[in-house]
Amino acid sequence: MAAPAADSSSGGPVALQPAGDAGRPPLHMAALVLARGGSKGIPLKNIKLLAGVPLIGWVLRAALDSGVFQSVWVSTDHDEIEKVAKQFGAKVHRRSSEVSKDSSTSLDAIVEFLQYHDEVDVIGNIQATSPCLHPTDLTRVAKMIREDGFDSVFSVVRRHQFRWSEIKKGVSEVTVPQNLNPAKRPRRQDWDGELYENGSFYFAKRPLIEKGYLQGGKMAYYEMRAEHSVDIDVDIDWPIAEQRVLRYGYFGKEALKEVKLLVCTIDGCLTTGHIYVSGDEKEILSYDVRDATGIRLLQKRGVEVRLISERDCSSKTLSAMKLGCAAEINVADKLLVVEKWRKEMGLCWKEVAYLGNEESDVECLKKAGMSAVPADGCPAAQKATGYICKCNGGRGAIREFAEHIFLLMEKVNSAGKKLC
Ligand SMILES: CC(=O)N[C@H]1[C@H]([C@H](O)[C@H](O)CO)O[C@](OP(=O)(O)OC[C@H]2O[C@@H](n3ccc(N)nc3=O)[C@H](O)[C@@H]2O)(C(=O)O)C[C@@H]1O
Repeated sequence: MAAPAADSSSGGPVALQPAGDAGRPPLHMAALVLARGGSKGIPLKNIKLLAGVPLIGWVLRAALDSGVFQSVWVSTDHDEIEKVAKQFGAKVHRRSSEVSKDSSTSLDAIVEFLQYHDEVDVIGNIQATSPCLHPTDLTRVAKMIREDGFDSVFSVVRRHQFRWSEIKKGVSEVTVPQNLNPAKRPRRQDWDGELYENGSFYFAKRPLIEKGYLQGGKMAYYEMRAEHSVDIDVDIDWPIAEQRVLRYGYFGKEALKEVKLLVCTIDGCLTTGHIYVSGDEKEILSYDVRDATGIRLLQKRGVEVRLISERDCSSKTLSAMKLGCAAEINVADKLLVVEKWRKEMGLCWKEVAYLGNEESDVECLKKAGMSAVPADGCPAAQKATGYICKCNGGRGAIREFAEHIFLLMEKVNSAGKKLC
């Protein structure tokens, strides 16, 4: 995967001492995700949900699970970002406004971080704008720094793109090819392509950074797989990144299992939570046909769907919905009921998916192999889940979660994973 580039002593900007004498304590390698509150395009981009996960969450998960960092940090100037960073298990450096401006560079923010953290020898600056990062990428780069003695390593991707010079009025009126011979245009398979910095990460040792460089000394690149190389630069990159991350992103240490049971809370998930009450005390609930379709699709693929509610809910009303789902109502402890169902069906928790929106759903959301909360679910529920829907409860959240489950199940199947 990784291939070393030329040593910069033959033309690079900085030459450093060789690293790592035996007997020296191991280098303290800190992951540092820069996440300022302001952003040029998308507001609060760094914590905007990408496929149900705050943007910084994707890379923090990979950094923490890689196990190669002595510490994992988010440098931010914003309270909300601080909260999200801590939820994911990162430490937070509250940075000054000086390095949080539109004009501030990453290097400015990294240098400031180092001024407050004497213990850190190596910075792995991981950019949240490349959310398809995997722990294995970080493990390999850490080895290049610790064992192979590189002072800096950054990520690149291979592209097969023909470059042409720019036409500038009064300077150059015609274009000329930059990396091809038009008389002999190579086919993709006959050309190795070129390496482009893709912005996923920049690892560098402290002395180099203190000299004002993120790249230098004994330098190498790390070539990322093209499908993992995603860079959210402008707004239109967002939906593409979302599709990419769903297919190729890192979803955590736990291996996914095929889902066999989806449990869905009735009020606020299947329904909007609004109840119309008539003078004769009859209740009218409404649900979305998109959600009924989602349930039918799940059932077709062999996923049993069951409904659960803390409240009383007429069995006649439920059967009138014609969803073909067993339901349990007046439930004081949802976890107990789902445990009972799970055991009856001989399933492990990883084979259970759960859609809930309330405090009473939190335990089940945490235990389920896949979980989701509608966009209008309560904050405690949102904190406990791996996927926050774009749709509200009773307005397509089940259909959306069903699609998410199908996508992840494709991943399970293509990885050839066995059931428990
Ligand atoms: C290491 C580095 O030089 N990173 C720069 C990268 C890099 O050159 C490209 O990704 C390469 O493809 O480009 C920029 O990238 P961008 O502005 O998207 O920033 C990448 C991530 O870093 C956060 N950031 C950046 C600078 C700063 N002072 N504080 C920050 O918190 C952003 O919020 C975002 O999450 C650019 O496009 O202008 C600016 C970045 O500073």
